[in-house]
Amino acid sequence: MIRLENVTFAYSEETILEEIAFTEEEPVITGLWGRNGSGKTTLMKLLAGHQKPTAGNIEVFGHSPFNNLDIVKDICYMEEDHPFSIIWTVEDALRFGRYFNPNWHQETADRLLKLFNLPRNKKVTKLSKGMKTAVQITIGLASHAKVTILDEPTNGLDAGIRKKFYQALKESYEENPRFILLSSHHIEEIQPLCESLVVIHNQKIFLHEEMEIIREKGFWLTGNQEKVEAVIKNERVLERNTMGKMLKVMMLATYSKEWEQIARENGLSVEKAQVQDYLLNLTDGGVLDEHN
Ligand SMILES: Nc1ncnc2c1ncn2[C@@H]1O[C@H](COP(=O)(O)OP(=O)(O)OP(=O)(O)O)[C@@H](O)[C@H]1O
Repeated sequence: MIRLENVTFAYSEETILEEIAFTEEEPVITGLWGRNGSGKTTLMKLLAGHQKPTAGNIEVFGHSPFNNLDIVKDICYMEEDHPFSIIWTVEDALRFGRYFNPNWHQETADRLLKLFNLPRNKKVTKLSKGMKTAVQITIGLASHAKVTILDEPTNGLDAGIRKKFYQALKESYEENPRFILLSSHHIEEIQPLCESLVVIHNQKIFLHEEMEIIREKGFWLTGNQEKVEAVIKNERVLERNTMGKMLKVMMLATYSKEWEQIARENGLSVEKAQVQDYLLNLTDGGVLDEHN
């Protein structure tokens, strides 16, 4: 379905992505996470055929998507701040979606317009930031495109609308399984929806793993400093916080029954770390080197 081999992308002197490799053969919802400026949007643009790699191969259904209308019709890429025409109403924007996406599903579009309370006749440029994002989500999900790419689809959405979006995304995927790639800084909220996660860091794919596995990684151990130090002697630690005689550490290891038992035997508390905190520590240069 999607194949990237040794893909490098550079702007004149600056290399943004270097020798990226990544394959998805089956329909899946994949989250894309990385620090600001790590290259998430660049990767999405390459996949959508909006940019040409400096080196390497990108294949979508066996063909390069760049300047390839035959392939691009199966890709719906909704940018973070999609450049809708200033004269378009919401209805016009949907018409644009219908025109460019041969698998367009009008029922989904109508359902989402109602769900997000979007006024059909209002100009898109006159909508609030969150409402504009909701228009982008509506087009992205109603496209039923075999490859659906949503850049920061939660941008500007309040908590209530975000919840509605997560539900709509789940329903849309169940109705029509396909490759959906979504980037978000709200990894904690999108992680229940994602079956896999790609993390970009230092121009590379730092991690590409099933979400189920990532969720179990990283946990906090807290308790008497000496006891904690003894237990973590040969372990890799991602973060340390000292509070008087207490020490709280985030472990790199996978949360397990064995660790629960070790904690119990040493009078320590053990608690799963949030995916967001785990990833932040993992991509925080030097933390691992400094303490291990
Ligand atoms: N047109 C451009 N010319 C030169 N450099 C660019 C251009 N567009 C993006 N970049 C640079 O490419 C890098 C990656 O940008 P990109 O937008 O892909 O990151 P991102 O991970 O999506 O960031 P964010 O999370 O902040 O949205 C950044 O350093 C950015 O400054």
